[in-house]
Amino acid sequence: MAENSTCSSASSCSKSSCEGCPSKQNPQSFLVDMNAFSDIKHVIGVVSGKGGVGKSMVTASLANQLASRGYRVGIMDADITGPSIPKMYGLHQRAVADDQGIYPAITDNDIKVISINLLMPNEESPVIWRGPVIAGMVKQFWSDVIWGELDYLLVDMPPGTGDVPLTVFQSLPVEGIVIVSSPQDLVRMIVKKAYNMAVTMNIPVLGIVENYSYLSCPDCGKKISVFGESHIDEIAKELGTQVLGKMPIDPEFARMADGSFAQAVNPYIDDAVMALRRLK
Ligand SMILES: Nc1ncnc2c1ncn2[C@@H]1O[C@H](COP(=O)(O)OP(=O)(O)OP(=O)(O)O)[C@@H](O)[C@H]1O
Repeated sequence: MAENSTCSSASSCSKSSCEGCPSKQNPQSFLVDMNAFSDIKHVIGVVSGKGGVGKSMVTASLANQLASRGYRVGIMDADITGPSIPKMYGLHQRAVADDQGIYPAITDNDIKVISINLLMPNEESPVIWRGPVIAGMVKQFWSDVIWGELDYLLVDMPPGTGDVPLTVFQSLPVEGIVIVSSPQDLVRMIVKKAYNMAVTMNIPVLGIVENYSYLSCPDCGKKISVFGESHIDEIAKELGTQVLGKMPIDPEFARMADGSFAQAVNPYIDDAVMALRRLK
């Protein structure tokens, strides 16, 4: 086919004149091949606009609920500089590797886990790496880890909209994300940043889980809004997405997150679990 005559300069291009033009370039795919010994049905990202909102807590709670229903589940701890998943499950051993790849650790409730903490000689050593090296590590968690057959791989992202979320969204076939937030003033802007990043990268947003929504008074049961009134319902409505759970501050969660999280049952995220189970 002859080159489109209207394509002589960039300023003469339009959507219609570019259709069918041999010079038209399709968007480049940055997807990385998964390990030859992995077969994963659904990859789900758990993200937050800022740190400390309970992203790892939600990731591990979702994993537990899915595993207890018989699904095969893995957690990729993509929070390279602040990994917390192994500690939550009391995993302190080193991951084993051979010519075929790296084998994830397995929790007491049969969830496969990979994290930088399972690869470091000492889990207290800090990771002092620049962004591209960290991003490369996350890609290796996909290409080099032998996940085997999984129904769900949950990716616990670092907070914010930086290098790692960008790498995960570009390199892995992420089917959807769950946004975790807290009921604070800044939340509207922060949730929207996380939401808009996903939309920009064509990743569906499954919904929002609010953490630290309230504290139940141990004496009278009254709900105390420690971080102020929640606006998450109206924010979700504005964004055209749904609230998938409101988790209270629960000292029992905090205790179990110190090594025995395999036994934790989080009854506040059933809608999030349903949203994942509905994926085809
Ligand atoms: N609902 C809750 N009730 C009690 N403690 C909680 C709750 N949610 C989270 N925590 C505790 O708060 C701390 C921070 O939670 P978590 O590590 O899940 O946050 P994060 O968003 O993943 O943090 P980071 O920014 O480091 O990625 C942890 O010690 C966790 O056990």
